[in-house]
Amino acid sequence: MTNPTKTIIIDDAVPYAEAIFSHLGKVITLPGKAIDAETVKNADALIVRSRTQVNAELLANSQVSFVGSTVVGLDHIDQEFLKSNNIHFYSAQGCNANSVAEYIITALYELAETFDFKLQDKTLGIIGVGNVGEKVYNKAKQLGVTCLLNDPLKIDKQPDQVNLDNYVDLDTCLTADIITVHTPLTRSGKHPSYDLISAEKLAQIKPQQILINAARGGVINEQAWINTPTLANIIDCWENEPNINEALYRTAFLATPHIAGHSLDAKVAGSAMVYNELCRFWNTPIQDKWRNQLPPQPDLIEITEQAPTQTAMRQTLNKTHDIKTDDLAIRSKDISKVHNKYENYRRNFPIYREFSQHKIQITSNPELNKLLESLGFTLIATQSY
Ligand SMILES: NC(=O)c1ccc[n+]([C@@H]2O[C@H](COP(=O)([O-])OP(=O)(O)OC[C@H]3O[C@@H](n4cnc5c(N)ncnc54)[C@H](O)[C@@H]3O)[C@@H](O)[C@H]2O)c1
Ligand SMILES: O=C(O)[C@H](O)[C@H](O)COP(=O)(O)O
Repeated sequence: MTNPTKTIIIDDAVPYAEAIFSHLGKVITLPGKAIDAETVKNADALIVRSRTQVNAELLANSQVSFVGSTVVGLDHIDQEFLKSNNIHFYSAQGCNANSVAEYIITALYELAETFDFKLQDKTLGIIGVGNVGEKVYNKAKQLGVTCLLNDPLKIDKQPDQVNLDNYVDLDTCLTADIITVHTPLTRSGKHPSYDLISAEKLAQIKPQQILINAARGGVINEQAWINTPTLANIIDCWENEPNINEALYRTAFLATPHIAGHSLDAKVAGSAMVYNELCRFWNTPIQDKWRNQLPPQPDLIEITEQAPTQTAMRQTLNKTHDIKTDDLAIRSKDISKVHNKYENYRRNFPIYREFSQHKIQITSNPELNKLLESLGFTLIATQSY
């Protein structure tokens, strides 16, 4: 039953918001960008994704005492303001790491098949080895890709948990065949990530290298990136979203609208983590009846084609979610149309499930079976094998 004394304002891109939160109070859902000082004035809790700037301007005149973010980026949250105003803050760290890692792995197969190379012959440089970077590393390692890792902050913070043999300095990491950034966007501290891959660093990049940014716009210097010849660029996170840079967009091998972390499983995990924290904060028992509303597991994937392993891997991953459709969904010759489609597509993003939610019929190719299992798919025997 709804608790009429509490009001919770929730970004309408939070799936199952009403089903999950309504027993805690009156739920009002609004587009993230439409949540403003007026709408939160009388609210008790505010639950955002990445599109609401959470700061003094938004909350100075409100009674909000709990802010939850169902995503992991923190660059839109003024945490100092929240702390100094005794507003409890929680963010769902790690909720979408697997989703982003699967996007990167899918992209690697797309690259390998398009540019005709074997993934096992390439090095992958991973800059930022937190929840996402660590998952990218573990999956890439399973697939036989050699990885170079860079994360000076992690080494400073947890020296005993880092196997230094795997870690290199930034310049060495930038020599990898494929470079992917997974840092937060930070502008202060000992290792700020803003402009980390600066014009100077981009000058070291050779035309046969590949650059990926699914972290935040601004980690790679876009003005210099435009003039940096590469084999391919994959960009999911941009400066000035949704008004993304036209030249960079036109030349990208894959240009997606900040959706790498948008699997249903990641979104639900983010919502559930924030919900659990709000229950704890309000000292209310957790309910999980809302989980009955989640869609069933996807249908069994059957692989009938007899393709070489790498080709079969690409085909199979694309059967779970083809990231080229996320590129095509916003493509247009008219950049203003791209800008218009950008937010609309991500706010109404098609539902897809992570690899671990899929069952695949065991194939006659043991190498393929092993690789699929290492990515979390469940392989099941059927009568034909
Ligand atoms: N495209 C998407 O949909 C999507 C989804 C999830 C996260 N993200 C972005 O990716 C970032 C990383 O996510 P996460 O969950 O792994 O966060 P995390 O905090 O778990 O990991 C970030 C890692 O980056 C490291 N780091 C910070 N500054 C660095 C620097 N200057 N050089 C090298 N390493 C540095 C940190 O030490 C940490 O280990 C998020 O902050 C968010 O901005 C994007
Ligand atoms: O910060 C994050 O967790 C991700 O960038 C996430 O995908 C952002 O999701 P959004 O709020 O933009 O839907």
